[in-house]
Amino acid sequence: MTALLQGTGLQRSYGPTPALRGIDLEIGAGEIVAVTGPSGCGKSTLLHCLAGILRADAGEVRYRDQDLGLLSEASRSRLRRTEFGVLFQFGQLVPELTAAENVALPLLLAGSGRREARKAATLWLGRFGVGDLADQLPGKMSGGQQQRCAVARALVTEPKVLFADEPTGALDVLTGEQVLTEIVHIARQQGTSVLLVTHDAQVAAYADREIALRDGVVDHSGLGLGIGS
Ligand SMILES: Nc1ncnc2c1ncn2[C@@H]1O[C@H](COP(=O)(O)OP(=O)(O)OP(=O)(O)O)[C@@H](O)[C@H]1O
Repeated sequence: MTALLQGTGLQRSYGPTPALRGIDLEIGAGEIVAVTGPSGCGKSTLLHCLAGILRADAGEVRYRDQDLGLLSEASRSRLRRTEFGVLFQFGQLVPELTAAENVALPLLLAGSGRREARKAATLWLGRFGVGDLADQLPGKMSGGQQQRCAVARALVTEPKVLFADEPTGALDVLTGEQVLTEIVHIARQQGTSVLLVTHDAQVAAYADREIALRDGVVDHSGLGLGIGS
């Protein structure tokens, strides 16, 4: 496997608290990798370092032939806008914007025209079964509907890598399974790699591979079940 994204020797502390103590991890193109482990083991910190949101204190993150640590803040932002999609536990939709405006936002930031962005937003909302909510504000939607909009927003730019941090953690089991199945389906269709952070073994079972952390290091790794593929 040729790695699309590769972290080597990653270390990161918050003041005196070590969160990552030397982690190696790679993700191939189109691969779905779950990062698991108990609360506080460093999962979110690892995701943030790999996505170029946080700088590691030591070690290297490479995306294709680029070393993220050597890029300027502007170049890293551009990379995040064009190549990466990010999805958090609580969708973090902009409350003042409608579903379609939220989903169109990453495209507008990347330079698309309004009409084109709106068209793509409507298409992506439809893919996640919430096309009829295009003009709805997030506050009027259920948690599952909001998260579907957030997934559409994370994928509308057709990123090469989706970073998903507990993407179904705030949803009931059934809705969570539906949303995960939809993410996996679209990721497979588009060849998007997914880094899926979760403490939940049921969620990790959707991945091709699982990497379990403990106290900031890799505890063990193995094949996932690839459910939904
Ligand atoms: N902003 C921060 N300031 C100080 N310490 C932090 C900060 N963020 C994380 N930590 C600490 O770093 C360690 C790793 O945290 P991290 O959030 O990466 O773990 P996690 O496995 O994602 O946890 P959870 O499953 O609870 O979200 C923990 O000890 C945590 O308390």
